[in-house]
Amino acid sequence: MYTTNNNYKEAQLLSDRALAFMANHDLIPNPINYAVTYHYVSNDSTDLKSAIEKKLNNNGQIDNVFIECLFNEHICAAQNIETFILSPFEKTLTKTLKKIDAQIVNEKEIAFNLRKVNKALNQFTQHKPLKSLISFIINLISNSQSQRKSLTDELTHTYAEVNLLRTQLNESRDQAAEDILTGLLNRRGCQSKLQSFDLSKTHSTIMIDIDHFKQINDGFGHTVGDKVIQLIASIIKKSITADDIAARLGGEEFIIVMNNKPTKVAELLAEKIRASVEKLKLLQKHTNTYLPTISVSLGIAELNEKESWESLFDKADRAMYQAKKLGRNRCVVIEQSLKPA
Ligand SMILES: Nc1nc2c(ncn2[C@@H]2O[C@H](COP(=O)(O)OP(=O)(O)OP(=O)(O)O)[C@@H](O)[C@H]2O)c(=O)[nH]1
Repeated sequence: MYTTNNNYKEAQLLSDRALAFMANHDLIPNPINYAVTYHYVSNDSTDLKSAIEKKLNNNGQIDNVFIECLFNEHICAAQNIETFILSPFEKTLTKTLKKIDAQIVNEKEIAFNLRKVNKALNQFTQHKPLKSLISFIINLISNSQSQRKSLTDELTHTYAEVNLLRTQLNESRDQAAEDILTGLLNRRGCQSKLQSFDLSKTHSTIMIDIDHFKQINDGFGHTVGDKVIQLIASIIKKSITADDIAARLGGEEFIIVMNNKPTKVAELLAEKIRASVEKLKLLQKHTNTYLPTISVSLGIAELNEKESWESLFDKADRAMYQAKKLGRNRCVVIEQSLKPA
């Protein structure tokens, strides 16, 4: 939990440390970078601290995107609403509902016993005033029971509203990580998901770029271009496992990061995607004309020990451009493209 530091000297020291950390890592001194770095040097969030240290231990690059992911995950409003408002409120509601339930059970028992006494008193006419008193109390209890019932109903309804709020919060967090056109992750979502990858394992990546996409846009219009992007995204989505990540990096470029899989496996998947795209037959309905064969160029690379994600993506990007140079509609693995001729 984050605390506010009211000691001026101590806060000044932390602020200096935060600025030094930002300077060391070439981070722009903007509010997001400052907030994350300040919390890091203050040691007030173990999760945030261990995420940064894990990255540093793996020689990873502390860049603006990484910091923004940490900000969204550990500091931003959505997270705070969950941690400081929704969860405590839900706990209080649960406790209150339990207390009301216990009282209802208690009242039921009292009413049951009073009815028994009332019945027993039936035999004794001289206890008429006592009997009416008991009936009066039974009525009171029954009224209070129905009042409590409506209170329980209201609280249960509030409980459902809290859950709805939580779902909406999660959805808005997911939307910030999602590419609207394709439903794949966007660049930020990809960076965020990568945090969960175990860097002691082998991971590989495939960079995918649609060939001559400008011609599709120019010849058939932007809407058709968008449709092509969506179709290729759905081929990619269907090809990967739940452990892997697929993202649209922008325009007509996609990336797949394969968790705990070497290039050999990535190569097979890349070829499968390439062949599926090549098979697409797209008819433009209102002109009744088929689009020319669509193809993609794919670059494949594997993460070396102590290598950063950025460097891996660079390698895959270079392999993809190699595939373009070699005539497009093909897959290139980076090791091959780097071998001396
Ligand atoms: N429909 C559509 N087009 C986009 C989108 N984003 C970028 N583009 C277009 O994608 C095209 C990319 O063209 P280029 O970078 O020249 O590449 P290319 O024509 O695919 O050629 P190569 O990559 O060399 O095979 C441009 O015409 C962009 O306007 C998008 O979201 N939707």
